[in-house]
Amino acid sequence: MSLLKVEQLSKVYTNNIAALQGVSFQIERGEIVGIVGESGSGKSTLTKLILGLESYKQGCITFNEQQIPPKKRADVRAYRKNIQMVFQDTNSALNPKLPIGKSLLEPLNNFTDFTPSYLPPGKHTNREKAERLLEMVGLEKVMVDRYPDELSGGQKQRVCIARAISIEPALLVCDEATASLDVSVQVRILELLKTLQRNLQMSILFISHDIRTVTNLCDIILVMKNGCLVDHFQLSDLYAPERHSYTKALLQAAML
Ligand SMILES: Nc1ncnc2c1ncn2[C@@H]1O[C@H](COP(=O)(O)OP(=O)(O)OP(=O)(O)O)[C@@H](O)[C@H]1O
Repeated sequence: MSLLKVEQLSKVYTNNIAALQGVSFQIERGEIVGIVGESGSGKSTLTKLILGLESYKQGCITFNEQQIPPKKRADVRAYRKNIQMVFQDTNSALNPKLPIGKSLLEPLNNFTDFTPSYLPPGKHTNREKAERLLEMVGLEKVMVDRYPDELSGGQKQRVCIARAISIEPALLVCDEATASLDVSVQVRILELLKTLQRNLQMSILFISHDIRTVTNLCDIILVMKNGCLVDHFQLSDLYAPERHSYTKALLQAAML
């Protein structure tokens, strides 16, 4: 049983732009899947459909064997605990007026009957929970009382990752999550995602315009162009002769 199954998904916006055309793929439990494509290829549209933020008329998205409703903003509570997001723009993701400790605990406070496996048995104060989450993403406990503008871009992204994994989602969707970070910080964030994926046994859908980043992290790679999925392969087949000409062009442009 696949965790996420996207079947023949198409999306035409009201301006008649076909942002997705018959896209099909699936993600199994524990897999790290990357989607790479240039600007306008339909990556954000696909993310929005998976999150139930945009409507769709053709195709089907199933998560944990439940259909993600085709109408936007339908009742998504049933599956939203299990799909969490990390975005590129950490500044709009974190409330500047809230200390990190408070921002971190927002999802956990929405799911009060959920007991995270990363906390030892017993009762925990909010500070203890936040400190444990900071530790899991390699940040010091003192960050609990800091505000977003006192953190670097990489530290803010770690906080966003900690918040997203706090409720142990089955799927973490990262949309250009490392795009605005320095290359050395990007590498460390990718390492963190690999460690968290192993420790928490979650799946990751990593969306990026950068094939270099995707090949650093993902086991399975999907290539999008003009709303279509043009290639789909295991990382070990990255240089196989049957790669699509567009994949080869992306590799060449990235000097890989
Ligand atoms: N709300 C919208 N209304 C109309 N057209 C849209 C809308 N959102 C996206 N599009 C169009 O759909 C196509 C795919 O856009 P999308 O944002 O999904 O691509 P993308 O690969 O995420 O690009 P980027 O990396 O630049 O964000 C583009 O042609 C875009 O102009």
